Amino acid sequence: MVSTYRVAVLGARGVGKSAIVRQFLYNEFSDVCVPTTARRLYLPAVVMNGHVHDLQILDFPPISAFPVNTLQEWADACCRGLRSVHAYILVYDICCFDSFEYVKTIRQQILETRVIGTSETPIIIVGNKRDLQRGRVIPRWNVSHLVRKTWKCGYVECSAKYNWHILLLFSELLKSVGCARCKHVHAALRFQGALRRNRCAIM
Ligand SMILES: Nc1nc2c(ncn2[C@@H]2O[C@H](COP(=O)(O)OP(=O)(O)OP(=O)(O)O)[C@@H](O)[C@H]2O)c(=O)[nH]1
Repeated sequence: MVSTYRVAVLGARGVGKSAIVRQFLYNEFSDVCVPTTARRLYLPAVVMNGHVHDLQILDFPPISAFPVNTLQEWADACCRGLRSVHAYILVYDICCFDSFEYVKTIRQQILETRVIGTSETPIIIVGNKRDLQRGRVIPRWNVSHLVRKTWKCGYVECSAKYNWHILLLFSELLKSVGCARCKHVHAALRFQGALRRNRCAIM
């Protein structure tokens, strides 16, 4: 059985949202900064532990606020489909304090405005640009503790530039959106292995 998961990638300007998605899908990275101006939809199919999942990855430009209702969601082209996804990936740049504040605000707005009955929609917080670790502005432990213990969200640090923990991020994502078959402890490693041996198709 093929399951379809819709995922929104949100974050402040230039934190590496598109770079993460492109590294995951195409194994490519560019140092050139091309600002995202419109919502982009990617439709990969991934195989994890022998099961096919259709992903709909929505890469959003920075939004000023999470839409408070369906009317607002559909009135603003940039926000379309935002309230009905199965999971949120909120990205910040570990070297930019404001980008973490942005994630805080958006997470709060998601909680306050989300559709009734979707209270379990997982949120994964992602600290990108881990390769620039020396410029980190908030200690990793503080963020991780806040996110995991207080917010009860997943937390992954990655580097889109060096493809570090990108697979882990999407593996965590699939697990958190309820893929019961992917709950093995070493799911991330299996996923990576599947990719290496060309047993994972990304289209
Ligand atoms: N050093 C480093 N640079 C990165 C990393 N990820 C992205 N970048 C750079 O950060 C800049 C912005 O990356 P994008 O992927 O365009 O960021 P974005 O969040 O999609 O940007 P907008 O959609 O325009 O807000 C680019 O110059 C990337 O090369 C990373 O992991 N490490």
